[in-house]
Amino acid sequence: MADSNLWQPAVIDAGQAGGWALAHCRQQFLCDARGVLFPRAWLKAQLPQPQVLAEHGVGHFNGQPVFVLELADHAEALLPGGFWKGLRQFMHEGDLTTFRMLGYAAQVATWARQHRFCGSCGGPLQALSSERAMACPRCELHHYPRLSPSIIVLISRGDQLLLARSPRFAAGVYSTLAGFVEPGESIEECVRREVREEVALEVGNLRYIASQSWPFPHSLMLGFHADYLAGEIVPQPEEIEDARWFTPDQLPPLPAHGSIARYLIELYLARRSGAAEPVLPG
Ligand SMILES: NC(=O)c1ccc[n+]([C@@H]2O[C@H](COP(=O)([O-])OP(=O)(O)OC[C@H]3O[C@@H](n4cnc5c(N)ncnc54)[C@H](O)[C@@H]3O)[C@@H](O)[C@H]2O)c1
Ligand SMILES: [Mg+2]
Ligand SMILES: [Zn+2]
Repeated sequence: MADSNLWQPAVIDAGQAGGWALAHCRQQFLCDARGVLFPRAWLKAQLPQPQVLAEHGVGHFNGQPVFVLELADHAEALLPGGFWKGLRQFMHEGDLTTFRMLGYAAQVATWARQHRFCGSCGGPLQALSSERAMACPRCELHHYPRLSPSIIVLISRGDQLLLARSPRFAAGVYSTLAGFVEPGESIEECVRREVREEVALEVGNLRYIASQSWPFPHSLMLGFHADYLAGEIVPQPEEIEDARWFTPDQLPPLPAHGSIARYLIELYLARRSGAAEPVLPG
């Protein structure tokens, strides 16, 4: 369980002195033997100025302010004994408080990297201290952190579960279907469209189950269960390598613990067998 008192997100003015710093670049964090949090003034003194593309206060860890520095590249020589570690690895290691802090910092830092200039007028942006936004002094547009709502759905037919493989998955792993919500559609419409596109099936009786922040790089997963209605599986070329009906006693390797994909599958199995329900971390 994450200790929610240990990490609290907050908007903190980067003009404020002191605190801890995280150094992020493309979903990786700089570490040394002491860990991932560095004394901020010390870390900034180690880094050549052009390395730091942006700096944002992201919250409090154990009561102390934490800032994230978005670095230009992955140079290891930046720090004596320094090395880079991926956000996914922090997730797999299972320290939930650290993962929540780093997931949030990674989303802010990625957004900061991609919002240094106004997408409307091209002028340089400035961070607001009152809320998490980059403001354009020239055209007055405010740019907020980017979130991409995505559906994820477990489909069942009697005793069977539909699971599919994307070519991006680890060898052998099958998972629930997922996809990004498009402009103009409800999340229920998105579920039906994604299922049609990825496996050419019709589903109904949609039940919303749970949601999960998925900071790879900025998804918000909205989890559903749906019943099979009609059709034969036709995997979408390029996106879906294979899709099949599985019975609970013959399941393939499943997605990582902690993912909502894994949770949807385990919740369904637990409810069918009357076993204790799993807990979705977060
Ligand atoms: N937490 C979990 O358990 C879990 C499991 C599966 C997928 N996911 C996440 O769900 C998200 C969507 O899943 P998917 O990859 O199958 O999506 P998808 O089926 O919509 O297909 C991916 C394609 O969508 C396009 N795309 C990329 N970013 C987009 C965006 N922000 N908005 C619209 N289209 C975009 C690209 O062409 C990409 O190849 C991804 O972020 C994925 O990592 C999370
Ligand atoms: Mg998909
Ligand atoms: Zn502008």
